[in-house]
Order: sequence, then C-alpha cells, then structure tokens
Amino acid sequence: MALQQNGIGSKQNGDTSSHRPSTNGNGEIQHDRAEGFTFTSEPTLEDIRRMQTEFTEERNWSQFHKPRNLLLALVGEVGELAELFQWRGEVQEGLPDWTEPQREHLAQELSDVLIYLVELAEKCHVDLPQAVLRKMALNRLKYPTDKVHGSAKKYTEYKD
Ligand SMILES: Nc1ccn([C@H]2C[C@H](O)[C@@H](COP(=O)(O)OP(=O)(O)OP(=O)(O)O)O2)c(=O)n1
Repeated sequence: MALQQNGIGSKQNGDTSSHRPSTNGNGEIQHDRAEGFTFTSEPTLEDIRRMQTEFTEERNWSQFHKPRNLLLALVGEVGELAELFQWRGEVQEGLPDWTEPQREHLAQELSDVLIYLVELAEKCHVDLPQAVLRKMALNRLKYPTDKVHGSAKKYTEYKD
C-alpha cells in the first residue's frame, strides 16, 4: 500500500493517472471524473480498519475498544474538531486564511474522527463502504433533483 502525504487544500500530487471514484446518477462508481480537490485513493477504509486493528492489538487495547467506548471517543474527537472552527465565523473553501500548523491540526482531528468511525463500524459489523453506497442511493431517492434543486430544505418540508 502506498501511503501518500496529502495536506488539506493540496491538489492531488499532480497525479492525473490515479483513480478517482465517484458515482453516477444511479450510484454506480465511476472513475476519473474531473474535479477540483480530490483525495488520493489509498488508504482505503479497509486499509484503515486493518491498520487500526494492528495498532490496538499491539497495545493490548482491544479490551477497551468496545462499541460504546469507541462511540464516546468518536464524539470526543468531533468536539476537538469543532473547537478548531469555534468563534471563527464562516471560513472559505480551502481555508485560505489558515496557517500550515492550523491545517495540519485540522487534518489530525479529521483523521481521529475517521479512525474511530471506521473502528466503530467494524465492531458493529457494518461494512461501511457498502453502507455508504446504500445510504447515498436512499438520499438520491429522498431528494430528487427536479424537486430540490437549489434548495436546502429537509425532505419532510417538501409537498408532493
Ligand atoms: N485508547 C486509544 C487512544 C488513542 N487511540 C488513537 C486513535 C486516535 O487517532 C488517537 C487519539 O489519541 P488521543 O486520545 O491522545 O487524542 P488526540 O490525538 O486528539 O490528542 P489530544 O486529546 O491531546 O488532542 O489515537 C486509540 O486508538 N485508542
């Protein structure tokens, strides 16, 4: 697995040949769609699950990493993430006013959230990548483009 550094706001390493999965209108994964900011393709969620399992097993911490504890840890990290935005007002996409140390701190807090989320899903036996595909399909059904285009209302507020 090739782990690459990809700082917040960077533009994907200039690697135009890498796969960039996205979904079409039917939820099928497509590749190589032109976008502004994209992620590198690795590590996958399964890679992250496996690396975190190694990390906890090496420390004999599996005994503590039960679903409820993982949920509390996840919520704690979401709180730390929120603190970075607290009292700043709205920020622009790409965080142009943030310093490099602030961006790195943000990258770390986002990573903590993802790591605990992936481990919580694992311990609950939820296959997270597949669950995301199913949920996005549901979201598309709930929010048909012709009905909601340009509106941020919740689906319960739309009249048929
Ligand atoms: N019992 C633990 C402790 C840590 N971690 C891992 C997962 C997170 O990615 C990160 C969390 O570490 P900390 O609890 O030290 O939290 P922070 O890294 O956010 O440090 P701080 O709270 O000082 O900001 O380390 C873990 O899996 N299990």
